[in-house]
Amino acid sequence: MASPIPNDATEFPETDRLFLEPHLPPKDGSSHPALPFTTLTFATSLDSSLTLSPGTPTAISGPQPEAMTLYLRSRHDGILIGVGTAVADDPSLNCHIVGVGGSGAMGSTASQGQLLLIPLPDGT
Ligand SMILES: NC(=O)C1=CN([C@@H]2O[C@H](COP(=O)(O)OP(=O)(O)OC[C@H]3O[C@@H](n4cnc5c(N)ncnc54)[C@H](OP(=O)(O)O)[C@@H]3O)[C@@H](O)[C@H]2O)C=CC1
Ligand SMILES: Nc1nc(O)c(N)c(N[C@@H]2O[C@H](COP(=O)(O)O)[C@@H](O)[C@H]2O)n1
Repeated sequence: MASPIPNDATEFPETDRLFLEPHLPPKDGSSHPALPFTTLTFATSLDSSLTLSPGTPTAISGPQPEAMTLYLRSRHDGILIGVGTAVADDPSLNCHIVGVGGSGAMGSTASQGQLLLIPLPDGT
């Protein structure tokens, strides 16, 4: 019998979600700050590199921070990446956390409708 959990589904445990909660926008949308709630997320090596060389997708972090990155996506309305990242990584920018939503995951489809903003070379 087929598993009810899709192959690409990732776990992000409740304990880790509680740790993050004070740093996230409220789930019920009760806060309406004048400026967008913005979270910066990246992985860096001990010598402060983001990648082995420009344009080379490099896995720096492990499974837990990668799951956190996916979960963060579900708690924001948009994802902003640079044009260099779009070209180098062709990232899926989805959220396949079990019970949260997104690509084949179970539960709500929280990541659907997310906005991808890519600054173009002409500054638009
Ligand atoms: N470890 C991690 O967490 C992550 C690693 N990466 C890696 O990073 C690499 C891509 O990074 P990078 O090449 O920097 O590209 P980015 O994706 O960060 O794009 C750079 C963007 O910043 C703009 N920019 C650069 N300097 C300025 C400035 N002074 N003022 C305003 N805009 C500016 C560029 O515009 P313009 O073209 O006009 O100069 C461009 O749109 C890839 O190899 C990717 O794998 C990416 C994301 C996360
Ligand atoms: N959490 C994390 N750890 C790393 O080691 C990384 N290199 C990144 N990079 C970011 O993840 C994007 C890939 O996203 P998809 O899983 O394809 O949706 C990549 O473009 C970087 O923004 N992140």
